[in-house]
Amino acid sequence: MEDFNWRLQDVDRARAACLAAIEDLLRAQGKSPVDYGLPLADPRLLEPLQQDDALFREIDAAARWAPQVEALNAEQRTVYDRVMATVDDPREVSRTFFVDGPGGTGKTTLYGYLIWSLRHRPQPLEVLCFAYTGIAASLMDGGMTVHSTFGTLTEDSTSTVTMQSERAQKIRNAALIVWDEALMSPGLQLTVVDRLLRDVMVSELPFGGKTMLFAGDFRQILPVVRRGTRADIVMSSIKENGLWSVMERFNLVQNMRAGNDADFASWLLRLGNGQLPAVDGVPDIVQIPREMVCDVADLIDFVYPQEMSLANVEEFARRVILCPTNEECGDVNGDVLERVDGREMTIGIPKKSDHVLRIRHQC
Ligand SMILES: Nc1ncnc2c1ncn2[C@@H]1O[C@H](COP(=O)(O)OP(=O)(O)OP(=O)(O)O)[C@@H](O)[C@H]1O
Repeated sequence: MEDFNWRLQDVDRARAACLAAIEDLLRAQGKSPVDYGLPLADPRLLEPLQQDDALFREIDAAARWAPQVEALNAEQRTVYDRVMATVDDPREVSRTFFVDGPGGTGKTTLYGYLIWSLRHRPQPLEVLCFAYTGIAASLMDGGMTVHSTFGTLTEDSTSTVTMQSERAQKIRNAALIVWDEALMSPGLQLTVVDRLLRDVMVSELPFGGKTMLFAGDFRQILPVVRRGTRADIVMSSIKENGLWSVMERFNLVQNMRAGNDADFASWLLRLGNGQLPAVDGVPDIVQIPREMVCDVADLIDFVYPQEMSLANVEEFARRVILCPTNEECGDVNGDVLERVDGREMTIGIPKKSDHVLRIRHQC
């Protein structure tokens, strides 16, 4: 609540935003605030859906260089032109697009330019843009989720958006709907959103005839199916949904993030596409070229230079090393701690006999 208060500077709006955030979390678990005796947020006090949205901020940032349309590469430009043509031509029947691109191929930049272009027309057009709920949204610091845009999507395939609601009106007004991280969304969500858009738009065309731009990366995370097998996960993907067949698909392959390092970009692509040879025939185990591997001690030297001390603790508290496993995290933490001056203390964590917290005095 304090965060909302600080951000919105208004107790009533902060309370509404806080209740809406709690509702989103509960809905994601299939529960409702009512189940816990909580009131519902007053919708009149809620922020417009697009404001305060991290994904929008990211996209707006990506769009800063947008006025130079020629900056888009040929692959991005093909999608851009196709989507724009669809927005501008009401007779266009095929309005559902899917962009597959590994990380760094410029998907965010592409949406950024599309959104910027539509909003900066003499007659500005609206764009709705969201990502799958849960992990993706929580990483986006208040990002707009499928839930917050379309309401609760449940197993019985209905949406809580009513036809007269502000959300329904926003959907009607949108010239383009962008659905990022689409491959994390279960196929069911596609069905529910399709049905909702048909109802809202009073049209039997796919997604009610809205121009939809889905994007994602097959090399990243697929839907999470609790205790599901690999087959269950694949079956829950939007690719198994009948709507997949109506999507006009594009591939971005040029890695813009890897810049001029063509070898690295090509290696990443082959890795993501599962085209690298397996080591000793063991599936999913590949050899990483020696030159790409960094010694852990060198990495620690780089991130936490030797001269660090408690005097500049603020400075290195902002640095971080990501580790794939807790065990490696413990090893790296131990090595880093050795480099900090001061007497060490070890604190046991109740009920977790194998967990200890090691800190340095004054740290
Ligand atoms: N046409 C372009 N010209 C120059 N730089 C570009 C172009 N497209 C993208 N970039 C830059 O490449 C980097 C990666 O782009 P972007 O974040 O849009 O990729 P992405 O596919 O969304 O990646 P991820 O899936 O990891 O989020 C960014 O720094 C972006 O500014």
